[in-house]
Amino acid sequence: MYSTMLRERSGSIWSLILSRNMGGGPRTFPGGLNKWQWKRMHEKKAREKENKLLDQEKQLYEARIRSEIRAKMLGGNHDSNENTAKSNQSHGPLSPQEHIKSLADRFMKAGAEDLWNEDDGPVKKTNQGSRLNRVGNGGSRSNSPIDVRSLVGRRGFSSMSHRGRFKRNESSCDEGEDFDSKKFDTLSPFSPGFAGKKEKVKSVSNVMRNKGLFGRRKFRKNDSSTEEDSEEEDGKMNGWMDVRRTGSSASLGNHDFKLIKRVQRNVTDEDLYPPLDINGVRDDLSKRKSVENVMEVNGEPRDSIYSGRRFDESSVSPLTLKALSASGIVKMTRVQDATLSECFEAGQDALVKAKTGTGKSMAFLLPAIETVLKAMASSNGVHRVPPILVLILCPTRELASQIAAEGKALLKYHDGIGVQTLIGGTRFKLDQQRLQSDPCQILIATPGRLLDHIENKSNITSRLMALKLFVVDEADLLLDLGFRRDVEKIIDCLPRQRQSLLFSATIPKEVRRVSQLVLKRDHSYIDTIGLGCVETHDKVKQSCLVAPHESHFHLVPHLLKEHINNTADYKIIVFCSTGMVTSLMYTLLREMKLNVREIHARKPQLHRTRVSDEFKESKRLILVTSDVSARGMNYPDVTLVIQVGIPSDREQYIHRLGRTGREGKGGKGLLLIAPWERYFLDELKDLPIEPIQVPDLDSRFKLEVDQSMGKIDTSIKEAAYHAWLGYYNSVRETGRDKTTLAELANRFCYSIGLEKPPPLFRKTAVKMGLKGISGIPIRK
Ligand SMILES: Nc1ncnc2c1ncn2[C@@H]1O[C@H](COP(=O)(O)OP(=O)(O)OP(=O)(O)O)[C@@H](O)[C@H]1O
Repeated sequence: MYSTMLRERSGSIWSLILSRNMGGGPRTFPGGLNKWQWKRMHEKKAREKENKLLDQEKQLYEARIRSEIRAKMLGGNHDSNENTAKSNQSHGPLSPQEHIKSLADRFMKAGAEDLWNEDDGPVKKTNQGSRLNRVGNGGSRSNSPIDVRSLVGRRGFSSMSHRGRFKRNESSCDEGEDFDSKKFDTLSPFSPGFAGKKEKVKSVSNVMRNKGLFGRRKFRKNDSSTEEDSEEEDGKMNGWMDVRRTGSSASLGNHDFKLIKRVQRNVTDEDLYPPLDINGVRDDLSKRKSVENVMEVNGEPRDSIYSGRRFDESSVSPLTLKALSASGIVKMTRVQDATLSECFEAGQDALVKAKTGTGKSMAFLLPAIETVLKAMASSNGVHRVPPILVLILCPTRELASQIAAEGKALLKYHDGIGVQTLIGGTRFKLDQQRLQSDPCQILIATPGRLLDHIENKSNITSRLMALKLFVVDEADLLLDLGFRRDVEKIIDCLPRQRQSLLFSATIPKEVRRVSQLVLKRDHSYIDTIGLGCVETHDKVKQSCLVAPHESHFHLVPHLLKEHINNTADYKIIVFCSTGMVTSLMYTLLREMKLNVREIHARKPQLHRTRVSDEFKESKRLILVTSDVSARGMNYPDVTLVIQVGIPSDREQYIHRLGRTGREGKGGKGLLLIAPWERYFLDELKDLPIEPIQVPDLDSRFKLEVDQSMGKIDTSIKEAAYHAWLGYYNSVRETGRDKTTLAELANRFCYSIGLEKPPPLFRKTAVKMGLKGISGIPIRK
């Protein structure tokens, strides 16, 4: 009896610990670890796992290339059954295709999915120069690595994220391939769907093991050596030796392809596998992929943002459907289809990745509304102030307002469901009054302001206790160091029994790891972009212009005028690195009589909202802005995005560029950088960016720019210089050599018409590590 009680008691303690583990921020973890020790332990485990998987990946990759070369050399055709049979004969028990498939099956392990795109492996070695160079040289596709999925079928590959391995080759975007069965690319290593897949993989492995296919050990001389090494067998004589070539360690024991060959000792891999054949194989494969790319899936072209399913085929409530059709929205985009099935119908936590402008906001707003309806239907209490059932966090004020507006439009025909925003730049007291007088079930907030409310003990904390759904939009940014603390504090105030969804167009590996702070362990990972596909839109033409920094203030007006002359309904966004540089660029363009507006963090909120709304509605307008407009902002029909100077990282480049080419439309993007910023192009080498020539500017135009620059107040220029210095000081590559940074800053200073660099406050210089650096004057 006592032992039963004890068991029950310990069981309930464990379930308490586990249930606390599900959400964010439990205070006690198994083993008496605190939250941070627990987190660090998991991060360490993840690193170890990643290294192991990378190793396996490398081996698999090399084995794959070897198989393809063999098949090619023997004239094999992967597709034809006839030839498969033929190659079976010549290769022993497995054809190259089956071989690769088996390798891939074995490689389908939980957590392996985002490791497929690292820059390594034999294909990389044969690539000469970066993607940019290749494009410049005619952009031959023959250098594109091969998409293994097209060889091995689809099991589990679709949701793997990518960071460069399967580089630019949109033709490999076969995300819709398995739409017949599932209609979207989703794979959680822990989800029931994946379990099924894993079962399948497992059962294949078991069959093989039963057949003795995995009896690798007895064929190996040394267990610790990897199978990809050539194993030297006995029989060395007179400079000749028997070389037994086996597959990778991810291969199939003695049924893996093995070739016992008598070769001269100094024969290299290259002699055995001439590079010419690799190119031939690649050519064949890329031709096949470009044919696959135009195929239709569910009546939608493969590169379409739509899934082919309609909203009325889903479980969206009739009143929401009415609002959707009133806005002319009938078909689901892929991310909406995926999210509705996986997150609303199945109630899973999820990390969702989809390209910019493909309707992510609606993808979380629809489940949000359905969650509220469901909770309201099941609740019998009448609340004077209703609990907050859905909390949506996003990084900027404009984005919060935009999401709120979209939510309100979807709730047009629903009674009694309210949406509110809590954003900075408004009066705190007014927020409190608004929350009381106009209660809501859906709250959209920026982290800082929400935290102010939580810490100021307004009744928001108690209202959040009934939360059902927590959404983080632009999750990679909000889980990045700058915001993470605030987000963690907010999570600590949320009930652990809730559903959480994270959304972004870019999800780097680090974010996948820290996503565990918010998501349950058995969350889904939904990636509608797909392995090997670029994160930017095919219809957006990207180019890069490398020109001395001194010429940037001349080039921007020139590029704008050129675009305006060629585009009747132009709508342009110019991104600058900081608010003060934005202000200088805006003032210059205004002086040059261009139709221009500015938004940055230094502007009052009222101005920001007014300009943002105006730009949404307008055509023939230029918006000069800092990164406050980089994420999530939906300005329809932007025709050109210019990024002046390097963005903070690759993700920011993609989000800024994503302001054009929305809803499947076309657009243009141009990155303008100085020669010393070229290193950044390495981060974008898998994107289809074309280098363009520096245009010749006539002297009259230059004079016009100089005269306009001359009219600008010195204080604006000085502020821009300081901000520029601060920004590049914070960029790792430029910030570490302070002397060079000071020189570059001085060049920038002269290019904007300042005679000498304005002095820094001593305190600022010390903080920035610039005190005592020559060329950096300090204020007396
Ligand atoms: N199913 C749909 N059919 C037609 N238009 C849609 C659909 N879903 C969303 N849209 C429209 O697409 C536009 C872009 O949507 P949204 O801003 O949600 O994109 P996003 O994926 O969140 O972009 P970002 O990554 O930049 O945040 C909006 O104007 C939205 O109204």
